[in-house]
Amino acid sequence: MACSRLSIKDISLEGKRIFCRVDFNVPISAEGKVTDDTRIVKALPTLQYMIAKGAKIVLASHFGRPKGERNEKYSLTPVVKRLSKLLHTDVKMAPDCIGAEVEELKSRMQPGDVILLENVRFHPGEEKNDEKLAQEFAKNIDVFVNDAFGTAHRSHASTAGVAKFVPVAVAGFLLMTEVKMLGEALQNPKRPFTAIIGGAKVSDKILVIESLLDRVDKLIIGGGMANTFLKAQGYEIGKSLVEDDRVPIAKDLIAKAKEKNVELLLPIDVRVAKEFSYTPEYKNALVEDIPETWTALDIGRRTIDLYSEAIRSSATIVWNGPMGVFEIKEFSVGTFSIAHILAKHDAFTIVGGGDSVAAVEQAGLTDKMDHISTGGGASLKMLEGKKLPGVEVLNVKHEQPTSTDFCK
Ligand SMILES: Nc1ncnc2c1ncn2[C@@H]1O[C@H](COP(=O)(O)OP(=O)(O)O)[C@@H](O)[C@H]1O
Ligand SMILES: O=C(OP(=O)(O)O)[C@H](O)COP(=O)(O)O
Ligand SMILES: [Mg+2]
Repeated sequence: MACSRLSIKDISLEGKRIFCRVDFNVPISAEGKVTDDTRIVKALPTLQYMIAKGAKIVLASHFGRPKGERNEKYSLTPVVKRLSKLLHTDVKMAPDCIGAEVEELKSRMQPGDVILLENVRFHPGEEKNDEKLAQEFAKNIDVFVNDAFGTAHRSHASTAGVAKFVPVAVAGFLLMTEVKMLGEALQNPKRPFTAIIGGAKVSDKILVIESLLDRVDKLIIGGGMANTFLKAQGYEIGKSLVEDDRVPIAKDLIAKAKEKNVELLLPIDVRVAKEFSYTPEYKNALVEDIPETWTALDIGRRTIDLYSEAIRSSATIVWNGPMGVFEIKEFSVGTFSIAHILAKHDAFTIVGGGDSVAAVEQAGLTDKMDHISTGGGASLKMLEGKKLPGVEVLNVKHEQPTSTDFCK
């Protein structure tokens, strides 16, 4: 299946200065170490190809959500170290993503040089898709390469806006592969088709669920996402992560799932902690018994059994979002159990999301999945059947697209 958007294979890159958007929003430990480099490794083919062609590569990424302000906690410095090692090249870290110093660095680049700009979200214009910032990114740039599948569902200055101000905008290999693989897998899934949604990005991802109800047969909810649904069911959830303003939506989704005959599975028990810590005091609780001052940080054993059964009777499964705070051993049981069940069961399985993929990698089960996607929110957008802004802005190839072409 050919993609209808231009890719780096379709244009000449020799000596060109490239603004390449990548998604290096990788898990980083409190000590500043990259704990999962999947997103960096998956970008290497594009980077190696551009280096081999003698391009001058300016890499841009966000990291976390620093809310438009400079904050060293969200610096990409830990990433540049890992990237240099993986690329066997000394990648220079720029002090910012725009400005005189950055322009100076850009102007001195030689063919094959790579620099990594500092976190684009240090500027408020990034998430607002501000044209001035996009123009700054495009300054002295010949080509925009988007290889940030994980952020392709965002219409931001570095993922979409910049395309308008460069001579040509094309896809990198990772973006192309992801769109093609997910497009094919999700077009006509074997049924029963099950989505498992968890994680912490509740306010965003809960909005996707309504359209998922038209696509899936079963919907399994875990992780932080589950608490908003538990509250909607009328349970007290103590100090658990919850989006109060999304509770009415969760209520509505519970009703809609019933109407549409979608089997909606919610936790029946959880693992709760007295407080959020790396040496937690914890216990299991039925959802009706969550203590007032405690926090639900994982699904419980009964819930794992319930979800396992639903997984075993599914033919296609898409999983985004961990079932608990798997970064802490005591709250990793739900996530790792689900990963093991998916690995054993022979349904077509897609796992997407920076953190979900890190969990599967930690469990040593990456090879047992059919597709590992670097995007959580982005793969859910595709599952909804929606277009990705980061793809839409790329130059169109002058050829007939096929009906399964998600790049359209
Ligand atoms: N019950 C919970 N309470 C708070 N955070 C949670 C809970 N369950 C999971 N999480 C957190 O969700 C985060 C991942 O969420 P998200 O970014 O949405 O997933 P992904 O990166 O796979 O798309 C993890 O860091 C995990 O610790
Ligand atoms: O980690 C990401 O998405 P994911 O957690 O859904 O996998 C992407 O880097 C997007 O980050 P954002 O949700 O802060 O825009
Ligand atoms: Mg994440």
